[in-house]
Amino acid sequence: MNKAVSEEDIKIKICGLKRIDDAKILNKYVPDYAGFVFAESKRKISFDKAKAIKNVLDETITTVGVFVDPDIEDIFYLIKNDIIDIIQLHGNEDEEFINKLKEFDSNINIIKSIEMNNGDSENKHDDGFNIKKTIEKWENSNVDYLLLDSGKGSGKIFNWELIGDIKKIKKPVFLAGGINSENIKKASKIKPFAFDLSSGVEKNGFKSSKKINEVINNLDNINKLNNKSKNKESKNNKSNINKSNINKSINLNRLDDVKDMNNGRYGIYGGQYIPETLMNELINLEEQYNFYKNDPDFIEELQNLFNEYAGRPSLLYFAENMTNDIGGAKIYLKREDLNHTGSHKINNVLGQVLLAKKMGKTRIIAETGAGQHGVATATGAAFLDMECEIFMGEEDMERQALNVYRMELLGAKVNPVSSGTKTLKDAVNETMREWTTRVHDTHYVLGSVMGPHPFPMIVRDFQSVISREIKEEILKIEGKLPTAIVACVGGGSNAIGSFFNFIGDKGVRLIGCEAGGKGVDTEYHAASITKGEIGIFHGMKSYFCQGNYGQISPVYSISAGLDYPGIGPEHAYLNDIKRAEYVPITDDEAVEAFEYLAEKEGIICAIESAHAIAQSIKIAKKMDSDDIIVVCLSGRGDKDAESIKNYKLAKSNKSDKLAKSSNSAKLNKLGEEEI
Ligand SMILES: O=C(O)c1ccccc1NCC(=O)[C@H](O)[C@H](O)COP(=O)(O)O
Repeated sequence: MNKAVSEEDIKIKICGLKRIDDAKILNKYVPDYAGFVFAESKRKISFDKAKAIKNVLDETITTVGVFVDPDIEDIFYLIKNDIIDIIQLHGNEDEEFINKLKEFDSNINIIKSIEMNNGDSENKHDDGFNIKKTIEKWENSNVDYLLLDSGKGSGKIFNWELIGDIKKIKKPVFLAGGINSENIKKASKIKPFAFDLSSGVEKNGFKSSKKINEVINNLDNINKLNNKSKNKESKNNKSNINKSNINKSINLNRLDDVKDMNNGRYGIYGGQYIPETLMNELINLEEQYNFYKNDPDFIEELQNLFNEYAGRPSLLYFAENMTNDIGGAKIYLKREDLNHTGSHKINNVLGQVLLAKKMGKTRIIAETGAGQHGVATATGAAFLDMECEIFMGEEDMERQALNVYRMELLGAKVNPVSSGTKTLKDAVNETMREWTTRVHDTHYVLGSVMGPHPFPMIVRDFQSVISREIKEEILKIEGKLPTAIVACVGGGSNAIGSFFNFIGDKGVRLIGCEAGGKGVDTEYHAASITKGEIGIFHGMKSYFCQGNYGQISPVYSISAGLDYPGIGPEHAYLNDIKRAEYVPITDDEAVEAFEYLAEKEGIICAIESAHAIAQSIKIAKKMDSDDIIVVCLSGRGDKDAESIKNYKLAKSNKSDKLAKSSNSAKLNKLGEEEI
């Protein structure tokens, strides 16, 4: 979400951070303030711990030190060492104390807490008169904000009527005491400057990602409603970027720009068109996923796997030679090819295998076409110690014998699929069938943003690390968002991963490159959006290449990775609402781009990714030098080198018989499945 933050928005403070994990949670949701409790309390933390948390915390979040009658030297220490930005006082600190703080640093802001019902003798307010006097005293003092609270992180609400008309209070007011996602809407009617929450966003004594997410979502909606006219989406991303907006858009659950992306439906697409026997397992999967995606331990474990095992973050590489050669926009490459196992596939695999393990499953199954998703799945299963079986069309097994060996080497059993055309779509059917027979101990690691809900959502979320990193990296390097993101599309997992965190940034063009094969006016392509029609297949409603009677057509692409007859439902929806553009790229254009990238940048990319390179070359020329294109280089191309050599040879000998029959075309397919 790329929300324009208004001065009039009600701010939010999350108090009582105790763990590094809490900082990581806050970084996802980016509240305005974060509080460290230094007073005696179950939430008390040491100065060192606060420093460590602050080091991890997003720097746009203002840190607040919370004290009860502290030693003033402690506060000086915390300010000098940049551990806290603001002071919050809950004890009997007097005006002399406040003045000393201001003398030390006149810019430091101070929040003074007023206990509205349960305070010590001086602050005991059983009647409105005493409250009024206390508020009067502090609004005429040197403090900057008042905090109206029921106690000290007590989790109890006080009688809000005691506040009276908040507009008459001369200082901005933080409202605290038992605020949570359920009562925040009602509390917002009081119109405080900020909400201050601790107990209401805790579970078992720790800050809960789920509760923080809910409360911040609710507050965003409240702010939007209160402040509609000032909260409009930025039309021009270059003029309206600030760091806090950007971080908020990272959050997977807050894409309220794309409202229809809910409950397994993306507009009319998606759904769960599956046999009843699988329904319970899909419901179970969705419930478990919704729990674990908010679980700090799961998030931390997955992040560690990404960083320590898969080699993330992947490089955002400035293709300077290409840029200079083409002229026009600057071209950056998101180097997913450098990940362990050589493609973006590992992002989804690690997420799903870890999830399966948490769900108590002991066995993993997956489909594969050319073998790349199979190899990635076998890798994840080996590393996380799970039994693994891969389903692969007989024809693909023959063409990709080396990948079959790789999977076996990694401990997986590879099952040949002899039905249908003995290729990828048949492998999906067979894996689905197998799953129905053994859901109790088995998880199906689907390889793309396709299939029945919740797979398109789960795979997208795990792949969205790509756009999260692109956003962070490009802002660091260029200080602005890109003009366009370009990615190849089969089923669409690398593309949705690259697009996801930019969907709310309307100024960023999102371009998916479909397999145009021998041309979309021939029979030999796999351009499901350009040429397909709405249908239902593999458990989802989307665009599919179909015959006159709705039968799924055989499709063709030089790249086996893009050779899938459909597209993920979220892409179908993004196409319909015109948020993303989908263009066909022919085999010849892709091969040319494959060679061009190798020559100019010394990078041999997957033939799938070369489709995106081809499109970036086309559009870069027409752009200005201050435009930026980021291309997702979804995989490495060693696997394709020999086949492309043969393809070229066949062409130059004018002996290319590929176009003559879909069968012979299939025999010449290359690469890695992207579906
Ligand atoms: O949270 C504590 O344990 C605490 C101890 C001593 C002084 C202040 C303390 N907390 C302050 C806060 O967490 C907030 O300002 C506010 O009280 C939160 O209230 P609630 O949401 O009811 O926990």
